[in-house]
Amino acid sequence: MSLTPDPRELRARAWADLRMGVPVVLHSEGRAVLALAGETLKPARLSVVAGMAEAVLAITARRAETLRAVPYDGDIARIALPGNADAHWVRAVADPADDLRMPMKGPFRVLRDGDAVLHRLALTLCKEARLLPAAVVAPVVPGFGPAEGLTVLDAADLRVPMVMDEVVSARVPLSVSEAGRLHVFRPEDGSEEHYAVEIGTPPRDQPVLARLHSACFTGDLLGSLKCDCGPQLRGALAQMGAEGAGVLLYLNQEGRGIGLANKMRAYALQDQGFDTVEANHRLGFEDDERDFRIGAELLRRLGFSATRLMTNNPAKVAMMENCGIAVTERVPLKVGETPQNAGYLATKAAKSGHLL
Ligand SMILES: Nc1nc2c(ncn2[C@@H]2O[C@H](COP(=O)(O)OP(=O)(O)OP(=O)(O)O)[C@@H](O)[C@H]2O)c(=O)[nH]1
Ligand SMILES: [Zn+2]
Repeated sequence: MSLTPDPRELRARAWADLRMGVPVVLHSEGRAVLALAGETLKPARLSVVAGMAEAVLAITARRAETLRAVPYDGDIARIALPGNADAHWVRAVADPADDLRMPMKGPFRVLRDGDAVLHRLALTLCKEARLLPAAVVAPVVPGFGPAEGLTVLDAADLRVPMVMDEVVSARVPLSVSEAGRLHVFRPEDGSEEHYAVEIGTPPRDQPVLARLHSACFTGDLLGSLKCDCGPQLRGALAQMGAEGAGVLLYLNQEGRGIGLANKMRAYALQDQGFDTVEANHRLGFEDDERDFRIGAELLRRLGFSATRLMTNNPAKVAMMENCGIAVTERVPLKVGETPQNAGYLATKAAKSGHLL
């Protein structure tokens, strides 16, 4: 094995670079760009990039819609950096926190010509790094990067499937069942771990009672009244304990995959009057940025091919089926309604297809 990092490892390295405010170099078919995350942009680096020809701020079409900028590239928009653009300007375009106080940041000059493949990749990397999806992107000559110590990624190398390994499992007696076992899975790129809580020893040749739970620091740990996650987590474990068998997958996809910082940005927007879906869109995200293939992969790794899935979300059922895990029954999980989360649950039913 070569000592050089492979594309998957380079990608994980790029997330860390972007989070630190360090640029990464992206390649595709003989072209190369430098990309910096808008959220972590340092003024000194911006002044270098702003002087480069064709430097743009790439944002998603969702964010562009709020800013009334036309996304000529379909799912993204490339906004030319104005001559006087500073880190505040970039931040204000990227972050909707002040949209209501300072509504119009345009007029924006949105690029129509040229190719947006690498700009799109820069935004994907920002999302994967749990940053706001906005990136300053400027063309560089191919070959630029290594001498400057920058991480260089080739778009063609990045279509590699995620591989996860079980690191360890150990017995953890729980209040719902003394026969609890926690399995820890780690992606090979060293990114966030995901957990499986196994209750009892469910037979591998029968559908297992399972819950795909996405991390919710505020609901699971703090007892937030804004969502139903904590009661759902405890309710699912209680039912598995009562049946004597089940698997709860705890996926570290906080905030429907946008990360805790962005979820708190969404909460701040909700306090301005936007609902949970609108808040995600204003930030530049889709309603739901989770990758449920991870859940299917974990179940498979544990030896299951069929499940009775505890959820009110038909998208989770469809995703499991698409990933080759049969869902023989959808087990509703309706617990934890509060006056504070009634609007949130109603929005999920109206806009995200959740069953009431
Ligand atoms: N972006 C965002 N995420 C939220 C908000 N409220 C809760 N969440 C996250 O939403 C996720 C809830 O996930 P789940 O309960 O597993 O999934 P679900 O789609 O509601 O489907 P169910 O299986 O029916 O519960 C967690 O990751 C929470 O952190 C919000 O207002 N904005
Ligand atoms: Zn929650």
